[in-house]
Amino acid sequence: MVDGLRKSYGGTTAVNDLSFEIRRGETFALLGPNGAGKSTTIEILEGFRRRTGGRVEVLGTDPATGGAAGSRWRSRLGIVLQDLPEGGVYTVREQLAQQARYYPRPRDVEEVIAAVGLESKAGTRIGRLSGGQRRRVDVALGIIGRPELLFLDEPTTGFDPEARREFWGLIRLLADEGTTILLTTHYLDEAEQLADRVGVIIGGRLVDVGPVAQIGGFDARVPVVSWREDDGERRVRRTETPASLVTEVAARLGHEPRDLTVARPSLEDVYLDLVAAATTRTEAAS
Ligand SMILES: Nc1ncnc2c1ncn2[C@@H]1O[C@H](COP(=O)(O)OP(=O)(O)OP(=O)(O)O)[C@@H](O)[C@H]1O
Repeated sequence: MVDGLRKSYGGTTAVNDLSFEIRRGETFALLGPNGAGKSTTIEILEGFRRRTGGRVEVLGTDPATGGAAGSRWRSRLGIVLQDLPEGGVYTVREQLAQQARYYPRPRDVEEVIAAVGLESKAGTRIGRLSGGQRRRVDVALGIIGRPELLFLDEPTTGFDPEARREFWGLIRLLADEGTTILLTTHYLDEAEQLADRVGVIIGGRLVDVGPVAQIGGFDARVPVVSWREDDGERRVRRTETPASLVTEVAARLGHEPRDLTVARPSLEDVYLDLVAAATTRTEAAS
């Protein structure tokens, strides 16, 4: 639960009057452009940063007071930060076994290694892994403690497309087991695939929150039909009845419309519209 959260760094307000709630067992994605305040928010929820104002409760605890390292509260969280320290001298297996000791009910180390697809690298020093492989270790470290709530700050940056798909499968498994997940990502297809609900932060403010299909409002996902007229002019129409429109245009032209496309806007399209609208509002106000 986040209510009226505010965070300033000196004179800069990074997060401004943010309120949202994440329900137990849901996957929630926080979206927003670079510098929007996503990591600041997530790090406040993890107990790593102090807030300037507002109320925050995570698994029934205020992270500002319950967030000490080694606390029982912290052992219920899984954390994948945006930037983790370099791997160092331990192997993947050693690092995970070491981390597992901090938790009362850890997952099996070999099981986690397999879940993140690092079986062939289990005995390799983390410092020798590629960027994407190291990121998989980060994810493994985040889930080794069987967390009730998992924070994933841009977890798949550096993953190849296949690894990203495998990661989605892993997150779905965790969600099916009842894990609550808070995710930030710049991959809108990732949010669309994984999240039950998303929140969009722009300039430290929440501009929209809701189920993936409802972000941007009721009209945002209305299909878009585009085609080229005989004089070469490109036409674009939004309509709930695209088949009728295409039939009508084809009949009027007397042939197949040129360069015809019919598409339902994706979460990425809707998100980009939200960012553009917020930028226009900011420019108009200044
Ligand atoms: N330690 C800090 N000191 C001063 N300003 C900071 C600090 N950390 C973040 N900021 C500022 O706060 C704002 C929000 O940053 P934050 O890292 O939360 O954004 P983000 O949404 O996670 O961005 P990205 O998508 O690039 O990771 C930015 O303007 C950033 O410059």
